[in-house]
Amino acid sequence: MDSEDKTLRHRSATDLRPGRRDVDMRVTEGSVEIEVPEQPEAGIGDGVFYNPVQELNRDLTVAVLRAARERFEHAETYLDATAASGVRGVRAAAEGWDVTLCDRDEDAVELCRTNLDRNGLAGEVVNRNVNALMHERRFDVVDLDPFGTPIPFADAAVRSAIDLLAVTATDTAPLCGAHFESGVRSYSAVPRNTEYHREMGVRILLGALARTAARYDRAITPVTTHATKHYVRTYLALADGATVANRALDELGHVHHCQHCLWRTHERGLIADPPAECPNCGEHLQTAGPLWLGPVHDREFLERVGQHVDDGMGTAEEARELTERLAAELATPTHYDQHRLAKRWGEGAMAMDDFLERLRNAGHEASRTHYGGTTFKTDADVTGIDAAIHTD
Ligand SMILES: C[S@@+](CC[C@H](N)C(=O)[O-])C[C@H]1O[C@@H](n2cnc3c(N)ncnc32)[C@H](O)[C@@H]1O
Ligand SMILES: [Zn+2]
Repeated sequence: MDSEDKTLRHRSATDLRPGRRDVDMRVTEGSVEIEVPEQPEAGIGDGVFYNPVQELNRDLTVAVLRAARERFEHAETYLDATAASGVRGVRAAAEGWDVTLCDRDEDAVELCRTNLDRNGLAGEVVNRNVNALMHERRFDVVDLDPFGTPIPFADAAVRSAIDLLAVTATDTAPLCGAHFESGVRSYSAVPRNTEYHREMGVRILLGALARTAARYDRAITPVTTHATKHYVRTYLALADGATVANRALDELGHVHHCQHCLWRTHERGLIADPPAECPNCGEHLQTAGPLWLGPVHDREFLERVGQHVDDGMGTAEEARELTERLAAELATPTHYDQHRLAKRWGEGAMAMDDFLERLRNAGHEASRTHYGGTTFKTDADVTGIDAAIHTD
């Protein structure tokens, strides 16, 4: 189902209070029914925000919370830090979590309370700046889902979350380098606009969160990460100690990229040492970083997440497909797009399965990625890919 269909499905829900300025409607997600104000066309405006397009994000959150119970020692308390309608917190409460829903907006917290009550669920509702709350109290799981960049919440969140921190970032243009200065300001890193822009966003975000956690002697391990539609979502296991924090920082480094021939390399370390020119074509290289070069998933955890997607979820099919695709992705830090390469070679694209088979037949590792239908990962560089595809 595409986003347009989904919007219509939600819009056809029952109107509740036609007398109000924002006409409310009921939305069913997973096992809960919540009340939300009808959203203006752009999704943002007067009234409490609810984004039907993020149902996949929320379905996966529920599956992650189920998997977290099996993995983490502490798995009881959940903070929906920027709750809006409270849909995430209400769904977590329905899963048996001891939930706290926080929003600084008075209408939002009123709606959070209504939505917990409507479902007969217990939970704490807090009307505060969540940064103050997170500085004072700790929760087993903290879920950050703000508008735009999560960075204004990052310091408090990495301290407040005991075992797991879930983060959404919707500022994809700054993250991927399309809005360069804004990306530099938010993430204290240099993002570059490449053909693997969504993965650039993922790795710039993770790099910034790893450095934030390290300031408090904490280490992040990304256990599930996806860049879907117009947001990045990541789940970070947290561990304490200077040694593990140092090890997490060892996963940071830089990517050096040639915009001309698409050759790229990466190196770990906080000091960038790029080659003087592209060894493949002699053009200037662009450097991005510091960014996260390590794995963005824990495969075993991800497989459990996939198993915890259930048929009662509105996006079950999409969520299962996504977790399978994520679990099969190679851990290399950048991906390629077959269409971009084919254009450079002056050829038409071929079926992805044939393309990947040629790479494997030439002795390379190769996988699809979730970043797009024609994207792939491999341990071959651009010349190796060229040689593997053009064998005759
Ligand atoms: C994108 S909406 C949350 C959507 C919701 N999590 C969902 O899944 O539908 C962001 C919410 O964060 C709230 N917010 C922004 N800054 C805040 C802060 N400093 N403290 C608490 N809430 C905040 C806004 O009022 C808004 O309701
Ligand atoms: Zn080059």
